[in-house]
Amino acid sequence: MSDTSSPMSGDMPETETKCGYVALIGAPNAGKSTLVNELVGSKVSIVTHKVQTTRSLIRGIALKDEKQVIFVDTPGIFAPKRRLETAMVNTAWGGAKDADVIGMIVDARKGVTEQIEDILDRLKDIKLPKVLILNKIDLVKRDSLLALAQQLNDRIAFDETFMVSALNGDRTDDLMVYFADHMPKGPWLYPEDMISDLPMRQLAAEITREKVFLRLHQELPYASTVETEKWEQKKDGSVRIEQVIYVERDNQKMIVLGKGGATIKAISTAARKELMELLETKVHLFLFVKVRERWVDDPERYREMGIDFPI
Ligand SMILES: Nc1nc2c(ncn2[C@@H]2O[C@H](COP(=O)(O)OP(=O)(O)OP(=O)(O)O)[C@@H](O)[C@H]2O)c(=O)[nH]1
Repeated sequence: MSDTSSPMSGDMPETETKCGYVALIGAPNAGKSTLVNELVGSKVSIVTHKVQTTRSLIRGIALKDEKQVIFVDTPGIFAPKRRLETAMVNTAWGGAKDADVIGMIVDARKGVTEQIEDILDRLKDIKLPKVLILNKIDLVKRDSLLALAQQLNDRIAFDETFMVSALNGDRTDDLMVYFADHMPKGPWLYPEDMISDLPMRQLAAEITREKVFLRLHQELPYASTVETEKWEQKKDGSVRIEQVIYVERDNQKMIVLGKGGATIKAISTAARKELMELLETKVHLFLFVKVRERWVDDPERYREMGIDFPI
């Protein structure tokens, strides 16, 4: 994977290639990140069992024959309470409106929840091709799947309905073919081997943030953010990465550090292991925990996460 974030225009004749954007919209935990990872064939977006972990607009880029599909992996759409949450929701819908196709992903086991109702209401006004993706079919009986598909199609005339298991890769090929075929004609916007335009620094921060998320509970993960401050390629091929985990208060810092530094050590070990797999080289990871009060109200932090600051 490349460390550059600048798109390029390909040299291929325009008529032969296609390229466009697919926005995946869904309630938190519906499986958007898992699906993007499955379609792209690599881990580009963090996946956890907790909700609302996806803050940035992270794109996965997939190639199907001569067609390039750029996925906008939107933050989970839910009722916003805090300022950061409002920004996440607005960013998600902004991404959807700029896309060529919208994929509404629904956790088939949960069915039509209040959140799904909200999404349907907002989707109605968007005049773009829409497909319904019923996910997690490995957990649901066929009869209830068909009933759910009918119920949702009664509300919105989806152009197509797919039933998939993002986790097992079941039926995801058909979905990929559909997306690829429905991209507009044009040159590829990214080089062939690029699977994400998220700069490596940010991707590395996402990985550590995922580990913070997995190890800490309750409010804390939502009050923390991770930034990569230094990225140094060593002569021996290894990489030295310095990251800061920002929290809002001193007592949160103590929690992240843990007794005798046990928690931060565990976070660091897990993040380093995954970074080594991703970069295919030795990684020296240095984590620091800093208190930055009210980082949630600081426009700069939003820019780094790739979302618009709410005015
Ligand atoms: N059984 C099963 N589990 C799945 C499937 N797809 C996703 N999951 C699980 O559902 C959980 C949520 O998946 P994510 O991909 O993080 O969901 P998301 O929609 O990106 O979540 P947010 O980041 O909160 O918006 C994870 O534990 C996944 O492993 C599936 O097809 N079958």
